[in-house]
Amino acid sequence: MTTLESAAKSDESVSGAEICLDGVSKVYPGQKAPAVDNISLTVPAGEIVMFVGPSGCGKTTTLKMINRLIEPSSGTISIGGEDIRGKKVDELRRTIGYVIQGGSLFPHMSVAKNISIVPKLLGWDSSRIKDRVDELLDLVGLDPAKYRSRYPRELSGGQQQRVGVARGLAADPPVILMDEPFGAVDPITRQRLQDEMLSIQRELRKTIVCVTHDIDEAIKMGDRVLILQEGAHVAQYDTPEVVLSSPANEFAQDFVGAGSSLKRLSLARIGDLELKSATTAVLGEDAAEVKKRAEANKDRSVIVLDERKRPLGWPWLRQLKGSTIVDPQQDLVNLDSRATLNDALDTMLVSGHGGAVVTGDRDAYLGVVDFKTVTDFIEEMQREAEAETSSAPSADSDENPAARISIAPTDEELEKASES
Ligand SMILES: Nc1ncnc2c1ncn2[C@@H]1O[C@H](COP(=O)(O)OP(=O)(O)OP(=O)(O)O)[C@@H](O)[C@H]1O
Repeated sequence: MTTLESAAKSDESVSGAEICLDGVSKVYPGQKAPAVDNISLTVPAGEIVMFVGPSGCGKTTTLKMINRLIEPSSGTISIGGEDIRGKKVDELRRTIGYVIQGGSLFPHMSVAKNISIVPKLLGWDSSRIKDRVDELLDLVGLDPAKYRSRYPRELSGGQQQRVGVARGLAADPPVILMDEPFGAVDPITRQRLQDEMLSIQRELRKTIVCVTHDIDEAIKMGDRVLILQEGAHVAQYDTPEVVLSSPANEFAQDFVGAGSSLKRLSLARIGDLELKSATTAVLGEDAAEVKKRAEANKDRSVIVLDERKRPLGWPWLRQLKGSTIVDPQQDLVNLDSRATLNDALDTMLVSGHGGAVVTGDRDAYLGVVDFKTVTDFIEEMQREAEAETSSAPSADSDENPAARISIAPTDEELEKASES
């Protein structure tokens, strides 16, 4: 076992390795000013560190020096205590997953082939590769039977990105580098991908370094946030809580920007709230029994789960037509328990149920969160924030997220609305 591998195994639950940058600089040929000027940084094993900063500040250059896509002009980078110059570049890259915008899949290769590139290079046998592909597709929320033989052009942007993540994880690398991984998809898909990534990370505990231009994404995803200014000078490197509450300097303050009380919502997770239980039913169950159960619970709707407890839909009781429970074929937007309260508000606004279904590991059903629980929690947070900074003006209606949902509709009203 190499040092890198043993470092990765030292803590049972952490499979990542520490990354250290020591006085690292990069001067591109023909340029006077360094793109990266003497950065020193430690990324702890098993954490997600988000690099943010204005365009051209050196985020991508710093990231690409970690897998030697770009060679530093000076300084040392080590992973798991080993200087990365001690390894052949190809070998190094096989121990580092790399995920970029859009997934960057090879268009002429099937999904399975795209995912198996590194395992093949590592000489895995074909049955091990096949099992790994299926395991990873499952992990990123794609049904292996349906997707393994498809080509990238037959996938949506979000699905391509998921395959890109699966490919980055294929050989179980301790370190994963991500460059604007969710930049090319719509906001709802982006939120889902972020939640999925957080859920995967909860299981795998890799060391993840991720470049983004979006401070909200950085606050949501990062165990730590690195705010860079030109030349990759570190403006602040701290937890999201500290970055929001105590910006280190004017640059960090400007970068975090206005609306930081709204951003604080990104610190609170659905998992911090008390979930409600709802009536659930599994595929194939007797519909009359399910209706009876729902009525006893005073529920007008039921959450249909597949055999692995993953929610498929949330039909009203009157929509249960046959004698058994079938897949309601709804495009149900779930909330991962790591989703932020900000995400929750957005999801609830489109849900039509006055709440949202919350899922945990591997998308398994956990419970339901409703408007009132979220708005009460937000109001409590606002009160606490105002008490902390009693001199600061109270949040105006533009900034008060609770104001986005003024009165929570009743289930009856929602059911009526779903008919029209
Ligand atoms: N191959 C290159 N040759 C010369 N200069 C480069 C090269 N790549 C990047 N640069 C310059 O180095 C600086 C840092 O670029 P880098 O791509 O690392 O920034 P970034 O923070 O990732 O930017 P963005 O957010 O726009 O992607 C910029 O001034 C850029 O123009």
